[in-house]
Amino acid sequence: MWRRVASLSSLISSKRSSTLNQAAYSFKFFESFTTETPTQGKDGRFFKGKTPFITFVLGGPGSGKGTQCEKIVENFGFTHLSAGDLLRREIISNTEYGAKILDTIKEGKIVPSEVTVKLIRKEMESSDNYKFLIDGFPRSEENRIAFERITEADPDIVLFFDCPEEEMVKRVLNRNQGRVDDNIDTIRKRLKIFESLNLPVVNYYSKRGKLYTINAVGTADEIFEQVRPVFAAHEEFST
Ligand SMILES: Nc1ncnc2c1ncn2[C@@H]1O[C@H](COP(=O)(O)OP(=O)(O)OP(=O)(O)O)[C@@H](O)[C@H]1O
Ligand SMILES: Nc1ccn([C@H]2C[C@H](O)[C@@H](COP(=O)(O)O)O2)c(=O)n1
Ligand SMILES: [Mg+2]
Repeated sequence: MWRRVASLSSLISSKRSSTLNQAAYSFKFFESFTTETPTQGKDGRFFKGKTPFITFVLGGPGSGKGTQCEKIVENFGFTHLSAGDLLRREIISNTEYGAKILDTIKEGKIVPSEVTVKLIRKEMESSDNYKFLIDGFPRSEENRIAFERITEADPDIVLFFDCPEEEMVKRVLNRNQGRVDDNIDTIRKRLKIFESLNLPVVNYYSKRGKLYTINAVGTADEIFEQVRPVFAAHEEFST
């Protein structure tokens, strides 16, 4: 597994232009977005006196993040925050940034971090829970750094669903939920962005000893049996 991540991440330099394009794109689109100052201290004062327990859930498009998050919620009482779902909700609600978010998602690109972090933080602050699964985030080093800066929080656990590309493509094309990005052209773009921007984040947390790599091939139940021990090790999460 480690060899696979290393070899995929070696692709990153050859994908440098895609990274630079994404950065320029983000800057142009959301130039006017105001910078947030940190409001949530490490003492977790927005979480009814409890320090938040944060799990980032990473993996390529269709690797099964959402499916496994549902099982973690049922078994361990977490609150599931899918960055993609929060962004799609902005599109449906036709908010200030809805149209730009829609264009970005159609293109398989990443929405500027300030927007996504603000949505995640709002959900965390209004929740009664202190255990969060943040699914599909951080998608890039820029996402990660913005989250640290704006929330002053760090993940306790990072799950990475490792899935072969052909399996991810098959699953996404069979998903049938009417998502604008579930078509072969956008999937190809999302896979490129995943390799160039998301794998560096995976490597970052691996080096810090926070990464749990899950083999995402098999039935959803089989995969969950790899996930379960990660949370079962924390007695307080038994519901
Ligand atoms: N282990 C599995 N085997 C076969 N199909 C699966 C498995 N896990 C999930 N699926 C199906 O694959 C599709 C994608 O799964 P899911 O939505 O959980 O992926 P995701 O990682 O959240 O994708 P995205 O990043 O695009 O949101 C869904 O239709 C889901 O029902
Ligand atoms: N951190 C994120 C998460 C998601 N997006 C956008 C771009 C993705 O292709 C799309 C769908 O996300 P998913 O439901 O597949 O997790 O949402 C983003 O820009 N930044
Ligand atoms: Mg999902």
